[in-house]
Amino acid sequence: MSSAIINGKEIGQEIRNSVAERVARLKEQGLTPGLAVVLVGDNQASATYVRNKQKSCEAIGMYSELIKLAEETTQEELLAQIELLNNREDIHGILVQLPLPKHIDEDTVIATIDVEKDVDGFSPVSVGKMMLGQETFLPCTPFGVMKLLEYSGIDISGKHAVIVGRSHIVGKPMGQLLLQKDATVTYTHSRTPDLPSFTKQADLLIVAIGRAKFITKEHVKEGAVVIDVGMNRDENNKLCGDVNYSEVDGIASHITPVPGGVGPMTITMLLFNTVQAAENKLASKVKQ
Ligand SMILES: Nc1nc2c(c(=O)[nH]1)N[C@@H](CN(C=O)c1ccc(C(=O)N[C@@H](CCC(=O)O)C(=O)O)cc1)CN2
Ligand SMILES: [Mg+2]
Repeated sequence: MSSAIINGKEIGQEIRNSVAERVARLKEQGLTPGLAVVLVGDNQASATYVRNKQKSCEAIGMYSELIKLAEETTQEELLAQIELLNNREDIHGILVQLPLPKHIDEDTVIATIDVEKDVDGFSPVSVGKMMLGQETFLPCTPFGVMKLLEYSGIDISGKHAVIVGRSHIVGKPMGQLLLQKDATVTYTHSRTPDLPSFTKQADLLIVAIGRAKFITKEHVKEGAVVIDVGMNRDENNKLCGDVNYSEVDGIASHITPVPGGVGPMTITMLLFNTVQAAENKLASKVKQ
């Protein structure tokens, strides 16, 4: 029997509909949520993601503004742009599309974003708050995975979650969010010896290693839930994940496809965080 497909497009759309209702309520109160997207350089994939982010904002009635800067932009110029956005009343969320050109230090740039507008949840303060379980913006991709599990009725408490990959934006925060829901979490990565001995123990296997079709049937326990965060091109230039879908299909109880699984949730949760930022702003105005 085939594994049940966790459909990120459908779940994402359901969440976007509820975010659209929150946008409409804010507009009735005279506030239009605004997102600023900063794109530096000529990375084609980044340009596509940014376009999709803007289109998605418009589709639910949010304001979005693209700040497009040349590849040669200096770090100081970029930091100055972010300071301007930090001080704007009509902008509630700011994101800097990654990766940045090599001559710019990503950590310094991200740390400059006002934490109240950090809708990517990447700044050190946001990450620290997340680690402490305090209210903050959660990074969109792992937050999206949590929503996929919730909407699919998958219990996390007491489960063994194995994460493959340890990036700042996916692997590391993913483990923390699952830990907060009482999973037992194991982190694995490219230097983990005998990877299948770990992944085979997973009730919940989250893969974000960035290698096409890397996880095969040897890595997966019967009945595991498999979440594929990867996005790669295969030998025929076709989009594929980090999981060899056709091999794992039928072994896993549930699986996310690529495309159409985790990917659409990243932008959905960005919209979710941006409307939250605008609601927070309104609440703080009312208090004053
Ligand atoms: N500032 C940020 N930069 C980057 C982030 C991020 O969350 N914030 N994540 C990635 C890129 N990314 C969003 O920026 C992103 C990647 C993929 C998708 C997506 O919807 N994928 C689709 C397939 C798309 C296609 O057909 O090419 C899917 O999986 O179904 C959305 C957003 C790095 N940079
Ligand atoms: Mg750099």
